[in-house]
Amino acid sequence: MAFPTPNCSARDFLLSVFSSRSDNERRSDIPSVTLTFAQSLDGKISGKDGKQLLLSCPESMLMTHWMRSMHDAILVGIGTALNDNPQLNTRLIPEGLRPTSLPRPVVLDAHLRLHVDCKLLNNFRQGTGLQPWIFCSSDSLGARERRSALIAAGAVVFEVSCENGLLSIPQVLAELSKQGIKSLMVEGGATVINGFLKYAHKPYCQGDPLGLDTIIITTTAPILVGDDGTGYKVGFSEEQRNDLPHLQHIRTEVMGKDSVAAVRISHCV
Ligand SMILES: NC(=O)C1=CN([C@@H]2O[C@H](COP(=O)(O)OP(=O)(O)OC[C@H]3O[C@@H](n4cnc5c(N)ncnc54)[C@H](OP(=O)(O)O)[C@@H]3O)[C@@H](O)[C@H]2O)C=CC1
Ligand SMILES: Nc1nc(O)c(N)c(N[C@@H]2O[C@H](COP(=O)(O)O)[C@@H](O)[C@H]2O)n1
Repeated sequence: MAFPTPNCSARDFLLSVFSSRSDNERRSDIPSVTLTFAQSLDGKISGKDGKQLLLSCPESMLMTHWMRSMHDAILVGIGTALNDNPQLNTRLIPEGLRPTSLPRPVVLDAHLRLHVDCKLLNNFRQGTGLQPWIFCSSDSLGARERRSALIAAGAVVFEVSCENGLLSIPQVLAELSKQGIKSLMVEGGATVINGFLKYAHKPYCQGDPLGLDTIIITTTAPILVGDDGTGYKVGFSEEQRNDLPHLQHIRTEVMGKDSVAAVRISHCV
């Protein structure tokens, strides 16, 4: 009996998870959202002072790259962009199996702090990555020079309003949809995860773009980071805590030493 290779099982896992999205859950005016991150057994996503950690094992990391290949765009916050200097590409998928289309990198960066020599912009200039899209605040008037420098370095800059000091997630999603993005993978970091989880909460759900079609895929590594690591926290108010979103289990798989779980936020359906 032939057993699937790890590549196939990671890909098959994702295909089965995403095929569980029914057509009537898809909206044409905003992308489908997949929220994903890796955490330690004690719920940390990075080390002391945000130090980037390799939590995922090779098998689950490959799964993450397959997941990237199945989305039109990959979004991170500026905290992650500055701290990790990520590439957000699909380089771990063996050539020959790797889809030719690349995901679009998207950064939430209200004050245009992204470095012009970051890997995302370098990859674009070298022809190995798509042009990064940066969302900034429509109030970031003081950032005119940084905007020009980023555009000269290859970025496309979009403006949206801020809500409570952070960029408006509905406006970001609406603009992405306008630009042809149908599926969005949100990779973190802590503040962005908090923002998207909070936004998916029921009180915001009336006409809420996220609540209808959000899948969360978490990798849990059998590693302890310790109390000085960085965790994510949702930050629900006391009232919201009495009425948390319901998570509907889709599928859990062991990949290498890690456990990968997929759930859907189902309170709206
Ligand atoms: N284990 C894992 O899977 C992952 C771990 N990480 C880790 O996470 C850490 C970074 O997390 P963190 O510092 O919280 O930074 P984030 O990457 O979450 O970026 C947060 C910043 O993004 C900007 N932003 C703009 N709009 C929004 C919005 N609506 N919601 C949230 N953020 C918004 C804000 O900065 P501004 O006001 O300037 O716009 C905000 O401070 C790093 O240590 C990294 O290694 C990151 C990704 C995955
Ligand atoms: N899946 C996963 N496992 C980990 O252990 C991680 N640290 C991360 N981090 C995310 O991946 C980004 C780095 O991407 P590149 O390798 O540079 O393409 C990092 O910024 C986090 O978003 N993910």
